[in-house]
Amino acid sequence: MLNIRPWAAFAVSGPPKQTVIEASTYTKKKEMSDWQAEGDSIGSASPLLTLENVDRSYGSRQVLADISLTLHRGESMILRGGNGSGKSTLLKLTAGIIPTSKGRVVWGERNLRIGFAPDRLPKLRLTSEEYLTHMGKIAGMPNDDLHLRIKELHTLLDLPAGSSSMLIHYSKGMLQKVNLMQACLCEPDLLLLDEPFSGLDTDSSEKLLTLLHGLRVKGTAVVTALHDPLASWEAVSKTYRIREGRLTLEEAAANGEASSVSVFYELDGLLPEETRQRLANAFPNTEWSVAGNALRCRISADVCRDFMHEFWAADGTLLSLKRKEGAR
Ligand SMILES: Nc1ncnc2c1ncn2[C@@H]1O[C@H](COP(=O)(O)OP(=O)(O)OP(=O)(O)O)[C@@H](O)[C@H]1O
Repeated sequence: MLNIRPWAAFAVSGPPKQTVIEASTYTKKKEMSDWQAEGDSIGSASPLLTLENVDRSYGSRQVLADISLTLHRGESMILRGGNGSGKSTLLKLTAGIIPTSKGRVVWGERNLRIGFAPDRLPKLRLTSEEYLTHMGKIAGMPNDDLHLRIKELHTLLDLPAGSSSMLIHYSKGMLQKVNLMQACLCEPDLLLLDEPFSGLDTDSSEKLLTLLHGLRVKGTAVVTALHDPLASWEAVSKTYRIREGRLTLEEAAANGEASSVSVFYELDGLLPEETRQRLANAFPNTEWSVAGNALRCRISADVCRDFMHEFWAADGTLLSLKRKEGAR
C-alpha cells in the first residue's frame, strides 16, 4: 500500500501584486500522509475513489455522517441536496482540500489528476490566459501541451483567447468558464464540479455538456453538485441526495424508475448510418424516426445510461435530449 496525498497548492505565489491564488487542479504525487492508494485501477475494476464511513463536522456541527461510496473510471455522479446540506463539503473532502473528521478517502490510483471547480472563482488581476498558464504550470503540464489546451478550451467554451481583459472585469458567466477550464486543463481522472452550470447561458451549457460527455467517455469520473434538473446529464449519471448528513441513491429515471408512469428520453442527434445500425441492434427497444435533418430516438430510461455511453463513444452529435413521461 502506498502513501500519497494530493499535491495541492492552495496558496501559491503568483505574478506581482497577486496575493493568493486558490489552485483547484491537483496531481497526486507520492508523498507521506494518511492518504492512501490501493494499486493501479487502470485496466482493472478497482475504484478510482472510495469514501469509507466519512464524517465531517465544523466545530460541534456535524454536516456529513457515515458517507460511503465508490466511483470508477468513466462514471458520473450527481449530488443533490438543499442549501447547506453539505454538497460542497463532500466535494472538498473528495478533492482533499479539507480533511475528514472520521473515516477516510481512498484514491485508487497513483498520480491521480483531480480537477476541482469550486462554486466560484475569485476575481484576480490576471487575464484568463495568464491564470490558466499559471495553473497548468502548477499541475506540471509541459508548455506546448498547456498552450494548446488553453486555446482548445477557450474555443470549446466560447471565450476569446488572448484577451487582455482581467478576471476582475469578467462577468459571472465568463468567470465560471475560466473556473471550468482550470478544472479541465489536464484532462483529469476525477473531475469535481460545484454547480458548474451556474451563470452559463443555454448555448454555453450545451458546450459544457459536450465537454463533460467527451471527458467521461475517455474515462474521467465526474461528480457534479447540481440544483437544477438536467436531463441529458442525469441520463448518464447516478443521482445521490444528501439529507440530514446522509447520502442516499435516488431512484431517478436513469437508475430505473418504477411506477405506473413510463419514463423515457427523446434524443435528437446525428449519427453515421453504420453506427445507428449497431446501436439499433444493441438496444432493440429503442424507437427510431427522423426529425428534420436529424435522427430522433426514444430510449427507455433503464438503458439510457448505456445507450448514451455508446452514443458518445461513437462520436455522435447530440442536438437535444429531453426527459419525457407517458402512461405505461
Ligand atoms: N468553513 C466552514 N466553517 C463552518 N461551517 C461551514 C464551513 N463550510 C461550510 N460550513 C457549513 O456546513 C454546512 C454545509 O455547507 P456546504 O457549503 O457544504 O453546503 P451546500 O450543500 O454546498 O450548500 P449550497 O447548496 O447552499 O451551496 C452549512 O451549514 C455551512 O454553513
